[in-house]
Amino acid sequence: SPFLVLSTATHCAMAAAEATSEIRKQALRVFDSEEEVSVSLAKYTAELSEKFVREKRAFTTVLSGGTLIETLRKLTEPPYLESVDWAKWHVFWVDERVVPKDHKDSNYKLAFDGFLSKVAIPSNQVYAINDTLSAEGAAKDYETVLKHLVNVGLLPLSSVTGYPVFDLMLLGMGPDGHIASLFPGHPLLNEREKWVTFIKDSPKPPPERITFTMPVIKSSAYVAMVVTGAGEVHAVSKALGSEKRSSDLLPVEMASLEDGEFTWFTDKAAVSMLKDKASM
Ligand SMILES: O=C1O[C@H](COP(=O)(O)O)[C@@H](O)[C@H](O)[C@H]1O
Repeated sequence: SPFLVLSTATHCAMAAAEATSEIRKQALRVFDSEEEVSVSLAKYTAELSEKFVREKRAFTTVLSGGTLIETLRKLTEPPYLESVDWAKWHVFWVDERVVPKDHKDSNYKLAFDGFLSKVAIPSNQVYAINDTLSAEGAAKDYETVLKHLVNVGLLPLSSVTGYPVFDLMLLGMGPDGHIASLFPGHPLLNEREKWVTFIKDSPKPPPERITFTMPVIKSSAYVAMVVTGAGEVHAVSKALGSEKRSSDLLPVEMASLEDGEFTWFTDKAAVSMLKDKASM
């Protein structure tokens, strides 16, 4: 089975998911409830922040939109509110809807209301998209910002892939297995040149968005894939189950990391269709 249980700790199992011809190790953490996921995710993020700040005086974090932001809530509470070195954080978006920043569909607004407004990250280290531009213009502009941050030494380029390396991507997944704004079967999944691209026909509204490309996601140092509740059971089951067909991989299955650590943070509801769950 491509889903190999290496450890049987109460709520945490290590798995090796075979997403391509090579075996990519992924960790699967299963908690009783979304509340427990939130507690564990906060600890994990705070520990990575401490590690990277100690090593390089900065922590580059990428957010998605969706339910992730609510699950991040414990990070905005004690002890992390005081103990995390927020001044060293640099915050990016893995995808953004092309709407004004105060629009109800904006991933920036979602993150600002639920997370960023509660912690002391300097505003010039929060990299929102330019919401005055078209989808194409905003994607080009965001890539230019990333290239500038490579030039000034904040973002390293991967020696393996040549793409920028972010310290931690905090990602959610849709019921169809989409991550960022990379949807199943969409040609954008094949983009290999750009770091940031745009979509004008997103199957999930709103239709116009910008998104990191798959090679950038795959170049991350750490990814936390946060999936709670029963809404995504089919995609979780396909991504982590033992039957693998490389011909119809979901976007989440294509995101195995080139040289990083990929951890699923799930609750029992999210893995309830996983056939292998009995062995966890
Ligand atoms: O549209 C989006 O959807 C995904 C998944 O959202 P969720 O509400 O199902 O958790 C999200 O990760 C992405 O950033 C967002 O733009």
